[in-house]
Amino acid sequence: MIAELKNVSLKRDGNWILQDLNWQVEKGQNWILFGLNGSGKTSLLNLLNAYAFPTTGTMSVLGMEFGRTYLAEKLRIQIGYVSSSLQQKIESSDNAFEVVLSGAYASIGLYETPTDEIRERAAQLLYDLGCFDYANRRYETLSLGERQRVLIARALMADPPLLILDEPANGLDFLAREALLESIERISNKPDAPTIIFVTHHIEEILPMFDKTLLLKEGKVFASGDTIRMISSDRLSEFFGIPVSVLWENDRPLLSRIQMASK
Ligand SMILES: Nc1ncnc2c1ncn2[C@@H]1O[C@H](COP(=O)(O)OP(=O)(O)OP(=O)(O)O)[C@@H](O)[C@H]1O
Repeated sequence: MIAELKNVSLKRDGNWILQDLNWQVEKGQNWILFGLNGSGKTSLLNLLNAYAFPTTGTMSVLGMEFGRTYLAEKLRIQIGYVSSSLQQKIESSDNAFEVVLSGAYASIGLYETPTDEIRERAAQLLYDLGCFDYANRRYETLSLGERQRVLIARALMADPPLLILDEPANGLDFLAREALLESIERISNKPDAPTIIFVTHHIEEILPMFDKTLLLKEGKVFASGDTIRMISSDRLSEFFGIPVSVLWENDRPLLSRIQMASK
């Protein structure tokens, strides 16, 4: 089991931000975490990363039960996490190769001399993520899409069993988004692939590899299960509260709003 949440709730400043969440993430599954702005996605990720603890309920991540042991540091080393806040913390004068290498030490800059084995792994990951051609370029000179792929390679350096991608395609144009998604698909096809949780509020980013989806609404699990059942016209019309249509084409969903006929 990768993660298990049982009746988990989270209270902040007197408000319930997450309520009664039940969620099981099993090894071999890849999940979409889908929710609108303010639905509690970031708060849920903070729980998974042990940056916050449930106010009520029980949870375990990678076999570590929250509350039993002080697990935060031990847990975070085993989770690859790519978010926009990480994006801002990277030393911009480091080149792409150095940024990836730093992932082996869970550090932001590079303070240790990497072994040949670590250098080889970094080079392989740059290749897998399609970043090899700009390995020597300074991070600050890379486009947003190139940066995201470098950060994913960095997150994979420690060989994490769980990779969390928090809205990785935000701000990317169509081609950059597709290049990023293709890289993610390539990682997932490897024999030692981590379980991936991909957070998004864009239906179009859902790749066939994401077999499971959790729909989060107003801090509660609206529904969760097989992606094909979650991302359907009926389910999403109910979720959004307006009539929408989902069209699956080439194993990818497209969302549009159904215009009501005017009288
Ligand atoms: N420390 C806090 N105190 C009070 N309210 C909070 C706190 N942190 C988050 N919230 C509220 O909880 C709700 C969920 O926030 P969260 O950031 O988890 O949502 P999100 O789904 O990640 O949103 P977005 O997609 O916009 O980033 C929001 O209404 C937010 O204002």
